Amino acid sequence: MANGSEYDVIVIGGGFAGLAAARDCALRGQKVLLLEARNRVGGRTFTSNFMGHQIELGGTWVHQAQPFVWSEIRRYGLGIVESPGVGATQGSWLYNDKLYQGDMVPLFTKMNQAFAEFCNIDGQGGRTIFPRPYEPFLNREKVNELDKLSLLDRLNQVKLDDEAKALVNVMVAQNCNNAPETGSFLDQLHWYANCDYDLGMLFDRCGRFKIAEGMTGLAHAILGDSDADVLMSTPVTRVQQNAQGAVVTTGDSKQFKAKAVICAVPMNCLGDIAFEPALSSKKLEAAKVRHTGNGIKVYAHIKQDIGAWLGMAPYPNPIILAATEENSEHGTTLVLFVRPDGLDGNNAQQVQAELRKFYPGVDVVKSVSYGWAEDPYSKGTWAFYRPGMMSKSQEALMETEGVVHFASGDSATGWHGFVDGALQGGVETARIVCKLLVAQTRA
Ligand SMILES: Cc1cc2nc3c(=O)[nH]c(=O)nc-3n(C[C@H](O)[C@H](O)[C@H](O)COP(=O)(O)OP(=O)(O)OC[C@H]3O[C@@H](n4cnc5c(N)ncnc54)[C@H](O)[C@@H]3O)c2cc1C
Repeated sequence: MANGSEYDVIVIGGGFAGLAAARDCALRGQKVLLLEARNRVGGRTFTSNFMGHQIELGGTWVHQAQPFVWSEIRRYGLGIVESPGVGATQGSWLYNDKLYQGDMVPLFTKMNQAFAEFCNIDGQGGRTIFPRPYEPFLNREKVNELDKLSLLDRLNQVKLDDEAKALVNVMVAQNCNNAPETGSFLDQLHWYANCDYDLGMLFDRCGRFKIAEGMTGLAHAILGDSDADVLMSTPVTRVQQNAQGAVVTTGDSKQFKAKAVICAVPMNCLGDIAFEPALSSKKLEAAKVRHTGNGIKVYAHIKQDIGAWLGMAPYPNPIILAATEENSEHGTTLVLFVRPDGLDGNNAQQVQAELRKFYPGVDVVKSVSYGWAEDPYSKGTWAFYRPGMMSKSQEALMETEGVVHFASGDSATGWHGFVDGALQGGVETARIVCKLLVAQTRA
């Protein structure tokens, strides 16, 4: 791609939002350039190999209740595999410095009831707040009113016994990927609405099905399905709008022109590109404050075959949730979700010390983790909103500014914080941009 080349659409960022946007614009006949900062596509998803097993360092689980991702899986004929941990009935519960090991079903029942009470902010199970989860602002008055509540505020409001509160703490600390005081109650309620107000479904939709070909397999399927030009290892540093459209400058000082730009970088990275004119103050504020997703996902291989198992402990325990991913005669591969700064996921000894609190005597052979929070092109894990962020920032993050449009899993109206949301953002923004470009050509 020669310096100065002209395009109809330039897409910045090759995560699922950018990939879907680039594909859909190209398939609608637009000349498209996709610029990706890293040397791979997929963004916050990254399929890898660990101890002979395929693993997902980032985004992993998908579900048929997530319409955008499921339709892509069917479109490209990809397969599904299941994680055994989510259906485990045996496990460990670490609470108040005591370890319970055994049948988890009574605890899950208690957790289900406690979580339903936690979400029952309106006396109707939370159902009046998000009557249609893909239209989160239908009940704007209530959304504005409740958005100040943190997860911890809400935990302090509800009448539950201490153990029930600790069980809810596990769920919310896991979902906001941080301390309960950092996350928004409303965002958690939105997850619950996406899961038909049932915690069992939340476990299922967020932890059971994986793509057999890996997230990277899906990313390559989408990438390969259009004739968009692609430049990898090419971070965008500047976007200048002018009367003809926009000039996009890359880290190696190349410039490309386009009638429209789709910016599909994470919300936490929006402030790293110099936009002229500057982005709205609401977008910049959200990028500065950042979403809460900042924890650590770790894969640990242990010598013992412990079957389908699930471990839980409330924040601030370093490991919040641990579950079996693979069993074999060579042992068990576990996936662990760790609070921010909880441990070094690449240090097997540290991981072993923490895991032995849940399962005394296990031997960790190897562990691996990816530093999403330190990576300059993600600056965090999945997007979970802080109190006030949904009412102040979600719509602002999606708002078009001149010829610059936005698409991201961080701000999609449906499953934001998920791959499904990223695909929704890409597909919907591509539709809007192509309609505008066609109208311009006809005018
Ligand atoms: C540990 C972890 C676990 C997760 N688990 C799940 C899960 O189980 N299920 C699920 O559905 N979701 C999960 N998610 C969330 C999901 O991965 C994300 O919501 C989704 O991938 C975001 O897609 P995106 O395209 O909006 O952003 P990204 O995937 O972040 O893509 C943005 C792209 O922009 C690029 N970029 C950034 N800055 C620039 C620049 N200046 N110039 C050019 N390119 C740039 C980045 O390199 C990246 O490729 C998880 C995420 C993490 C990190």
